[in-house]
Amino acid sequence: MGFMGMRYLVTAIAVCRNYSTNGRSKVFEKGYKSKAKYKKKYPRNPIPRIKWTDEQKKVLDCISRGCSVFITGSAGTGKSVLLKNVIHRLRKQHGKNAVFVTAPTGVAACALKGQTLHSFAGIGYTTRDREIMLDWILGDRRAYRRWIMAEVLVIDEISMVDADFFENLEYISRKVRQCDKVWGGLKLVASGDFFQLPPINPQNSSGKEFAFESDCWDSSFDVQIELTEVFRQSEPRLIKLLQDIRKGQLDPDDLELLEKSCSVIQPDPSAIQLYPRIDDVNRANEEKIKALSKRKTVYRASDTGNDALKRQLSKGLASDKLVLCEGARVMLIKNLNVWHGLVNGSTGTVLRFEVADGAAHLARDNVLPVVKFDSGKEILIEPETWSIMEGGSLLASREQLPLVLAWAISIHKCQGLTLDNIHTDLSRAFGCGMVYVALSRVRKLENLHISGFCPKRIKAHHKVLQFNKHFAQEQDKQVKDECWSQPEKDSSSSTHAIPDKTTIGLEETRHEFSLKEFLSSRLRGFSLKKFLGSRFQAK
Ligand SMILES: Nc1ncnc2c1ncn2[C@@H]1O[C@H](COP(=O)(O)OP(=O)(O)OP(=O)(O)O)[C@@H](O)[C@H]1O
Repeated sequence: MGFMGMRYLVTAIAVCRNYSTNGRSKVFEKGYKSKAKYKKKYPRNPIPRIKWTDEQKKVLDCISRGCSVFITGSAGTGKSVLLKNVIHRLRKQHGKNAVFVTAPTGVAACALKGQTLHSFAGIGYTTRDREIMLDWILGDRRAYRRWIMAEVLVIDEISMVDADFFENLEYISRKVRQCDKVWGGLKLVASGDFFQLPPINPQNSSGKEFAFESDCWDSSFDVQIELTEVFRQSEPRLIKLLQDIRKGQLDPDDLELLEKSCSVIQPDPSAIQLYPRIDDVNRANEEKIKALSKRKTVYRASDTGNDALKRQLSKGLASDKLVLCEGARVMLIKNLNVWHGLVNGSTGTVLRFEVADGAAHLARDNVLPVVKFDSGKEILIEPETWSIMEGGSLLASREQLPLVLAWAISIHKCQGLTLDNIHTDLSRAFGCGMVYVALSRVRKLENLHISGFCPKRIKAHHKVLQFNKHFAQEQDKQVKDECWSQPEKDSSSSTHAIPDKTTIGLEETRHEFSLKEFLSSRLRGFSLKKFLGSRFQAK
């Protein structure tokens, strides 16, 4: 083919791509004649690089040294962003099948493509007796395998894990792995802020509520690090207000700011209503959508996986049934394009529906909504997939539009989100941390509107305050702890079921590994070279 022929071919391929009926291409065509023009205006570099702070670097450093780490910090200090990076690094370091990512709630677990802590552990909610739990796991081949295969257990939103459950899991890990070291030698990476939402139904028989009260808390971590730089907000007076609310204390300046936020009589209709209780959320959304006398389109989620995992998926953010119509206020529940601000929490309005391939299995009408986001961007929303992964394998998935109705959402579901503009009715707020979670979602004070406020609803738990005080005193000491000089815990105390040590020599270096470590790594498909590589990296 000559030069001209080649040019025609290239042009023909480009035309086909730009004008294909594929939904994704249409996204780029809105307002742009071609994908190329769109790309020129919005260069496709979807993930802005984050420059880690020294504190965040410390966490990454400890992870690469093989430490067990607890990451804490107030809302918006970058715990979630950092944790995603930590997971990525851990998977490179230990192999995908040895890193298990969990959270106590479906919403938090789905946000990390992980599973709930109960689902990982292989236990139901019906018993709190650790021996019964242990029997279940020993009788469940898959659950047993998970505990044996795991080298690292990641737990996000640790503030919602209760003390007894945390202790029971540590005990189970030791027993199943037949190793007397804390967590049976399993490394733990936990993240969360105890000033945010507490455990939902803590068992009170022992008098303990929070995970930090469990006997094994301190021994579970080599390092406990607090992130102190807030990124979500930049206004110093808002940061101060939120820090004070976090600790349950208000001064006259804080009250003055709060009063201003309460003074708006007619709040901006684009603001999301945050309610403490789910019945208020459902009522508000139903009333609003009914009031729009437009044709409704129903999208039903399409799931794979067993019933228990499907239940977890339906507790996540993606709805079982999503009813939309023109004019509906919606919120994105997945990052579509970080670079263009189309992220988890972005709000907009459904403009119209377009017939599109790939919608028939979700909606009878075979149409997809075009949403105009508050930032001005207008895009066709296509189905997205939420997965539950176990190591490298897919356990379950849900396909649904990445939208929820956004006239109202619950404070429990918004933990972890950044929201552009909120109006929160705090008249039915209950428990500790709830007001703090609600108010800390916004970036700017001007976008915070409050009603039903009463200072007595601002509560921080006295145990959390005590823990925080102790933590601040200990932190410096812990950072300097032996982890920095001796990254691996002393392996001489190991009491593996197969205690024989195998010494594997490579060139002039000799390292000691337990036979069990080696065999379990082979089980995960590691070659000898990869196994040795990962061990040297950890050392
Ligand atoms: N080092 C950094 N530099 C710039 N921005 C950052 C940095 N770390 C985090 N961020 C940004 O800060 C914002 C808040 O981060 P993130 O949601 O991870 O906070 P969080 O601590 O998990 O909050 P919450 O406790 O409310 O869930 C995000 O927009 C994130 O991109």
